[in-house]
Amino acid sequence: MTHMHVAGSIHADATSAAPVWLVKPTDANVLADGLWSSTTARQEDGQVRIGGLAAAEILAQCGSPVYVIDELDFRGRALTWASAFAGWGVYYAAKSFLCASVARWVEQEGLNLDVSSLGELTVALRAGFPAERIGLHGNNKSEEVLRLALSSGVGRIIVDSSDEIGRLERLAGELGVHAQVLVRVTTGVEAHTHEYIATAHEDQKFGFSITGGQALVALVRCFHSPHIDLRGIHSHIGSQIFDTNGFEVAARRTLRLMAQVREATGLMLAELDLGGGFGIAYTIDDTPATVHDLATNLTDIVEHECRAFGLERPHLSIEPGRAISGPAGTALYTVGTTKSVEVGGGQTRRYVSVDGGMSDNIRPALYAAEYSAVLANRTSDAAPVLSRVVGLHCEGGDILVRNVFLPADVAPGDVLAVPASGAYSRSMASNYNHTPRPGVVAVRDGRITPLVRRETLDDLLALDAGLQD
Ligand SMILES: Cc1ncc(COP(=O)(O)O)c(C=O)c1O
Ligand SMILES: N[C@@H](CCCC[NH3+])C(=O)O
Repeated sequence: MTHMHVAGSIHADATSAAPVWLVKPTDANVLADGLWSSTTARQEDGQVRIGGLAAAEILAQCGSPVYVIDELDFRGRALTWASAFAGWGVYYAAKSFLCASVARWVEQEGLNLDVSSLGELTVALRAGFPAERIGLHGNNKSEEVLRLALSSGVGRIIVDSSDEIGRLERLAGELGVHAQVLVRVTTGVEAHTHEYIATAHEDQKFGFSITGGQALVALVRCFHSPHIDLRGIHSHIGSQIFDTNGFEVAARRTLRLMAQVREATGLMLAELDLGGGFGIAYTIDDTPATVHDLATNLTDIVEHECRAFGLERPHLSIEPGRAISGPAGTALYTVGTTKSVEVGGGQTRRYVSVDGGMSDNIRPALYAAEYSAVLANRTSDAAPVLSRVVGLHCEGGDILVRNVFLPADVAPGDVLAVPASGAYSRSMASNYNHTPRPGVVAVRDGRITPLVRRETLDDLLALDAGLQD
């Protein structure tokens, strides 16, 4: 196993005191550098504006809570990734957040799309995303999604098991098409992130093991299949990763495997996909590399390993999701109640309850992920106090922001803004406690465009068979 350092945003312990990295700000009204989407700023009237609109105004128009995507920021980030990785295939990971408009932005900015379910593939195709620029993932793809992918001409299917290879051969044979395939491999890189978002150690569900020999067997099988065009190898080591050591090890092991495939079959595989997982800043403790540094590092790493194995450089691709959608999104909530709780050692913690919670952002509960927040509808001269932003659900772990200094006078009716909320929050939302999921809107140049409609209680009641007469 190779160990690597991963981002500070995932913290397992939930001690009562503030973590060391969280310094009490002299002015809690300031928006910290690096956390907010590019058009977000606090204006002279004290309001936080995104895309030219005050947070309170967005809530007044769209209802609370709401997820706000800064369109120019999203598009700008997509373009930055495409240009920094020019010559690579850049696949936006739809699982981080997808709707038809986002699929169109991604298409317009020149990126490809990574989907991992029938639902994501359907949204992409209905939005008019070119099928040949889509990659399909999944460790348990149904016949239905494979059929749809094959019949619509999806550019590549990343196979994950021998059952799937058999299924794909049969379906491609029936449909009279050739499946374009990458084989997902497990490189044995142990990412030190939360267990649930590390995906390249051996003991998890994704991919074929290189160490165990299954990866080479799967590649040779695909090479010999009359219905499969074997294009290359795919590796994804995990998520919210801040340094390139893990990618270096993954590149070395996948390129060594390419050399073995060439030895076994005579074929030099055309493509290597290094997956996604590039970390972003959720709090001031997080310091991600720039996209340009990442591109330079990854290119150098692959070129170095290719020279070592005497291989031509394959076509390279990556699948950033969070790094594009995450910083572009801000969650806006309205405060409902506050209370101060003694936490020992003479310290108190202010609990600030808002009108959302673990149903719209499960990440703090699932991964102990850290976020930050500010008071967004006004400035305050009140002293900053250690606060915890919690939701409205019936769970003690229903925490949105574990530790943050907010002004002591935050009160019911105030608006809180949580930055870096565009990825894996609304896309992983649930209806726990029969809570309708928030809407998602895009803001740009003072205009609001709905992206995903807010759910209503009627939407939920419509599913209850016992309430339909
Ligand atoms: C195969 C694959 N590609 C890309 C991603 C995108 O990851 P991230 O949003 O962390 O960049 C994921 C999710 O972790 C993934 O499983
Ligand atoms: N959902 C995870 C990332 C892993 C998802 C993709 N394999 C997160 O919120 O960080």
